[in-house]
Amino acid sequence: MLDNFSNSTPAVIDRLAQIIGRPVRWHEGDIRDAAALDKIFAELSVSAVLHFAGLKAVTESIDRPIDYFDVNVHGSIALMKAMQRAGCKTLVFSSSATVYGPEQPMPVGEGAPCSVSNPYGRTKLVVEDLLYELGRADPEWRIATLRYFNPTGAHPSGLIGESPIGTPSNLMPLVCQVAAGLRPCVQIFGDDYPSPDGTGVRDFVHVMDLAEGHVAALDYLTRNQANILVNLGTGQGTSVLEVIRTFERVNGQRVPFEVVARRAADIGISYADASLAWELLGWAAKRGIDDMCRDAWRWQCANRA
Ligand SMILES: O=c1ccn([C@@H]2O[C@H](COP(=O)(O)OP(=O)(O)O[C@H]3O[C@H](CO)[C@H](O)[C@H](O)[C@H]3O)[C@@H](O)[C@H]2O)c(=O)[nH]1
Repeated sequence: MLDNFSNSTPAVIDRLAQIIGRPVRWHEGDIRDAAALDKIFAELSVSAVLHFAGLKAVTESIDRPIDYFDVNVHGSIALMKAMQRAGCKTLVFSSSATVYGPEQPMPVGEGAPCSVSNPYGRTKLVVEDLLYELGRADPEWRIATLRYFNPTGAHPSGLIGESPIGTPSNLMPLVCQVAAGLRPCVQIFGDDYPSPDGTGVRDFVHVMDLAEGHVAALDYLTRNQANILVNLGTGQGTSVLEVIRTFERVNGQRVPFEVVARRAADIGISYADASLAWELLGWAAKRGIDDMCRDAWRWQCANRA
């Protein structure tokens, strides 16, 4: 179903630019532009919104809290208001496992207490709270809040992927850039965590699985007037060193690394209890870490930046 995305994405962006009368710059916070949103809702027959627009780097958010609250919170409010004006009340929202904070027993389920230590996570939690209240105030809203674990990989065509601005902060783009010779080595942030090899453990989930999770959530909302909150993860933890070793094996590339001190505010081990996604949405991740490494590298090779 998603295989044609690579062909249609540029056409969709061109069409949106045509409607709002200027280039689309979602990464600069276009989501706050009420007039642009109204034009889009007026022109297109929109029955539901998948809301991905937001800033997403934890470290950057500590230096730029105003921007993070402005784009992520103010932007989400602008979007919900525009949806309300247009009578469109079905929304899928991108949240993050970062809302669980440290010290949770793993796997972590949706009922675990939330605690956030950085502005990025706080913006996600604020919007989650708002959506909860919105659903209570107006039960016509159909809302799915999806807590992503660690999105990784790229479209298998090599045509859609992540293009980090400046130095990537996430592991896989860094691994790709090191393998491509653009950086000397990956710095592994700590090898003294309580994991089998001592390096941090995350629930890496293929972006194609995530995309299919959104389709499943949307499908659920078309059938149920509900306000749901669901983890999207594989339920499997993979260590940083395992990612590097897997990448080397499946792609036949060397990835030099060095172990350095832990990164401030990093949690050691994080992976999802993904059972609710299966129960409610019939969704479970189908792709593994081999696929993520292969597809991320294909994207890197096709876009050497
Ligand atoms: O150069 C690096 C980059 C990362 N890591 C390690 O790799 C793992 C993953 O780190 P990422 O930065 O890729 O991802 P995080 O788990 O820190 O954060 C990601 O997942 C969070 C949810 O858990 C939020 O959604 C956040 O926005 C998203 O970047 C961590 O153990 C980290 O210490 C390194 O060792 N070296």
